[in-house]
Amino acid sequence: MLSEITVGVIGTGQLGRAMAQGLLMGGLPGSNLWLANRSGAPVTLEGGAAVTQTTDLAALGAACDVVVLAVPPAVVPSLSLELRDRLVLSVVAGLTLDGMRHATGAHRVIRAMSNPAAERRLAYTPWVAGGAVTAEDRATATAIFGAIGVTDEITDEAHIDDFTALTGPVPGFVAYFADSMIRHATAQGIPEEIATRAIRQLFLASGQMLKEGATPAGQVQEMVDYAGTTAAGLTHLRRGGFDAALSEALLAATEKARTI
Ligand SMILES: NC(=O)C1=CN([C@@H]2O[C@H](COP(=O)(O)OP(=O)(O)OC[C@H]3O[C@@H](n4cnc5c(N)ncnc54)[C@H](O)[C@@H]3O)[C@@H](O)[C@H]2O)C=CC1
Ligand SMILES: O=C(O)[C@@H]1CCC=N1
Repeated sequence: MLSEITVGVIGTGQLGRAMAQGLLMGGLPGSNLWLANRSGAPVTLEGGAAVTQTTDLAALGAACDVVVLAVPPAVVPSLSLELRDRLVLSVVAGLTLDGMRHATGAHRVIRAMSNPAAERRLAYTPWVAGGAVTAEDRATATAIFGAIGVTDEITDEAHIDDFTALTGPVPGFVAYFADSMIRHATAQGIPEEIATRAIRQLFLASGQMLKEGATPAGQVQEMVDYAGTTAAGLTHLRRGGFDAALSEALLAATEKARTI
């Protein structure tokens, strides 16, 4: 599937570059990939020798079946794109399906939210399709987003803003939790280098152990039911307003996505 399409990524920064690298690792031939940025600065990608790099957005749009918007939200109005006959995918925070149609002239638009883990093919990319999107377009989007990680089509466009908060940043809020544990450890007198190594390993192991098996809720309950030392802490956490504080933080990020 990927070998049958040509993809153009506009924006080769943190996310665009990561998606491009993940696509190449996931089977998109370099000769089928165009990249555009504002400066013309060359992008170095593993397996990217045959990639076409340009600052000419019109040339990219003419050459590519699928165009991916990966520029900052504020840049979109200045892009002056004419992509009427193209499938356009966007990972731009806050750019709605209507905004995509207005900015690109495209009818076939898919709004998504990915993250830079795409470079390691570990992204989570939910997406919602505009009305003119065909079954073939859905298969194309699934192939593209599936090449860079895990993907789901969703039906409520508003949830893309929620995912912009939840899974857009990586490590994002999880880095905050890890740092909070490191700061706790150092406050007990544990040397920062040791604390950092310990918590890095904890999150590496936790990520692997949360990949499958019991859900996070199930794994928490298992520890509470075990009624050991961890249960004492988790019970305290449950009572202490952590969930509400995190939800408020995520809602703040979601609201920012809706107003950016
Ligand atoms: N960085 C992240 O972790 C995530 C970013 N996003 C979204 O992805 C989009 C891109 O974000 P980043 O990659 O972080 O931005 P960035 O600032 O790292 O890169 C922006 C890229 O856009 C290019 N660009 C700017 N104006 C342009 C123009 N007129 N024509 C062509 N290229 C132009 C720049 O040259 C640069 O390559 C944003 O909308 C952001 O909300 C979404 C999820 C995660
Ligand atoms: O923080 C941001 O604006 C971007 C969008 C989601 C994650 N990073």
